Amino acid sequence: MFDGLHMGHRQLLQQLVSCARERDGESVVLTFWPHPRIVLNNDPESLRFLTSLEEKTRLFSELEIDHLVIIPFTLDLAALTARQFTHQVLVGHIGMVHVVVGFNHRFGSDSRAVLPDYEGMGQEMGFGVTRVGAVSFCDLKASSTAIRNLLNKGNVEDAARLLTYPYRLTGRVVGGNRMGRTIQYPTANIEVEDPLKLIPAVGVYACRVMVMGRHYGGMMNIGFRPTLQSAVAVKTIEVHLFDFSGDIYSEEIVVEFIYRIRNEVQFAGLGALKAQLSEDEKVARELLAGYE
Ligand SMILES: Cc1cc2nc3c(=O)[nH]c(=O)nc-3n(C[C@H](O)[C@H](O)[C@H](O)COP(=O)(O)O)c2cc1C
Ligand SMILES: Nc1ncnc2c1ncn2[C@@H]1O[C@H](COP(=O)(O)OP(=O)(O)O)[C@@H](O)[C@H]1O
Repeated sequence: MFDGLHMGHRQLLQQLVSCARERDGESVVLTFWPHPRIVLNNDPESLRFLTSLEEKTRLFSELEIDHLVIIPFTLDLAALTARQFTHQVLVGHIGMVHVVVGFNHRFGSDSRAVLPDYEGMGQEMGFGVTRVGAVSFCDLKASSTAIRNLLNKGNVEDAARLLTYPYRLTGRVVGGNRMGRTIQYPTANIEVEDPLKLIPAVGVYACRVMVMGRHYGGMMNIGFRPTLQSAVAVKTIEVHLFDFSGDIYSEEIVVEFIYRIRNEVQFAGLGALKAQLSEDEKVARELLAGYE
């Protein structure tokens, strides 16, 4: 489904581009939207994704793919077998002459039972097949599930290695309880646009921030702010930008996770929190200065 467009996907796509060039053809990537697991109601509560449709489209636009085809995933489509889908959609509509598939690729209503026999179908329907193997990096397996697991543990560094870029969140800056400024650490509260977007583990991170067309270093807290002892603990995502002052309420903001700094903790009071934030700032600035 190309969620995240990670290292493994990229290897497959490179293979696709060179296959298309060798044949003087055009490269076509197929993906479905919404994610089949949503349409098939397969564990919707825990479903979170690395990329929104918009992010996925942007990432593809940076590659040398000729066409990105986003097929609306419906129950009717889900009812097709791998063979029917290949015949009707891939060969019939798209005119596929060669397919590049991942090592574990399955699709079709019969996907649980059999791995699609591309080679057999290819001989019969007249297309070639290239299979691409699994990709690993420093003992990490490049898969969307592995990356989701890393982010759920707060390991944004390894997630970025597998993704080939830092994980990011996009949202709007919304108002908070205006406490940050009283301790000289104003923090932009972020409302994430896509409700299905995966939010990394609770904790403090050094990040890069894009807002109003400019880039900043920053430090972010994802958590429940136990020091404030609010009556209702709501998870907030907030970022303090370095070397910035001004009003960014309701602006679009993009945050890239570069390093995890520490866990969220409950401090004795605002004085102790402020002292810790000053420590975090030092650490984050140092880490970001050495980045890239
Ligand atoms: C880098 C960073 C780290 C933070 N760490 C903690 C923490 O460990 N514990 C905590 O209770 N709050 C933490 N906070 C949240 C602050 O409590 C919060 O920013 C402050 O209360 C301001 O809230 P406001 O933006 O709603 O005014 C952190 C905030 C930032 C930006
Ligand atoms: N360096 C900065 N980092 C983040 N926000 C800043 C900064 N300087 C000014 N701001 C502004 O201050 C707001 C955050 O201040 P804060 O007192 O924490 O209020 P709130 O509780 O409404 O988030 C941000 O939404 C932004 O508009």
